[in-house]
Amino acid sequence: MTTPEPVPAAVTWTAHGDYEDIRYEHSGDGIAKITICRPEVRNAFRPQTLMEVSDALVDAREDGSVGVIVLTGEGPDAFCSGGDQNVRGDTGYLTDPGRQGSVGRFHVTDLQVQIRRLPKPVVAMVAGYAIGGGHILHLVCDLTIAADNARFGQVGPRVGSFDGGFGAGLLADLVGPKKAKEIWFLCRQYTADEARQMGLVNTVVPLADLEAETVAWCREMLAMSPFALRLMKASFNAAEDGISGIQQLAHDANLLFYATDEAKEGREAYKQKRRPEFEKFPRRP
Ligand SMILES: CC(C)(COP(=O)(O)OP(=O)(O)OC[C@H]1O[C@@H](n2cnc3c(N)ncnc32)[C@H](O)[C@@H]1OP(=O)(O)O)[C@@H](O)C(=O)NCCC(=O)NCCSC(=O)CCC(=O)c1ccccc1C(=O)O
Repeated sequence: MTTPEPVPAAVTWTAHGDYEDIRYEHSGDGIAKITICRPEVRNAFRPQTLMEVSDALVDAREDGSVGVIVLTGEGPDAFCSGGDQNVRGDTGYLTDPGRQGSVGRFHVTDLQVQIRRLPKPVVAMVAGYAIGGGHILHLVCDLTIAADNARFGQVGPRVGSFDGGFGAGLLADLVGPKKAKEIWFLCRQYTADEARQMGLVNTVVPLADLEAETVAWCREMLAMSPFALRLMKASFNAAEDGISGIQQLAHDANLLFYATDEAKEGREAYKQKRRPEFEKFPRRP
């Protein structure tokens, strides 16, 4: 077996869409990159940020030229510091904090599921802090490439919040229940190397090499069968997401079944108003 040739990692990103809180770009060779651009608050997300990330993810999903998506934060100081505490109301995060009676919610709930449901690999590219809800965002990504200045941790119990969903279950799967409880109960910060040792990140590289390394990993995945990657992602999720994970995997199987002569016979017989001739297909042992 031959090892793959090292690929040049230089990318000229092309801007897509028109957003306020994020930058959405394409590499031209199959990578879409979404950057949270609120460095003045360590890339904390407000509802608008999450709605824009969600919109870009829909575009990247629908665009057949995109095979892998990178989620990152602007600048070297932070991937994301979680929910923007300036727009945190008593009812959740507010889209219009100035408006009397504005009712909030957790927009991040659907975004976490959207990242896991997206049938293409999503890679977190982490420089600086991945804290609170920002830490959960990297957790729900399929892979994490970290810079050597990255810092990971939860802060919920310190600031009156918690994530008992993926923030508990997925974290415990990755690092073990005792370590996951330590992370939540003590709210410490962990270095990139500590995070790698506990299985939270895939690799750690010097900050200057972060994007090149991430692009190299993406290009390795782009050389693989997209449907095999899709099925593997769905298979990992099926174990964790119960019936909704099985639903994704089953519907992916149905996508493949649609291309068979057996399924096509059912469709054509219906359209031709005749009895389907399924007897010509084997009853597989
Ligand atoms: C991230 C820090 C550790 C970085 O520290 P440092 O480098 O020293 O920078 P600072 O001087 O502290 O910060 C610079 C500047 O940014 C402001 N800022 C930083 N983080 C936030 C934030 N999250 N919201 C608002 N503003 C922020 C900071 O105030 C400074 O502003 P100045 O005007 O210059 O003073 C450190 O900054 C830090 O600890 N930040 C707070 C982290 C935090 O509390 N995050 C929120 C946790 S709760 C959460 O994320 C909930 C998310 C959610 O929606 C949710 C809901 C329901 C279920 C699950 C979730 C979920 O977890 O996703």
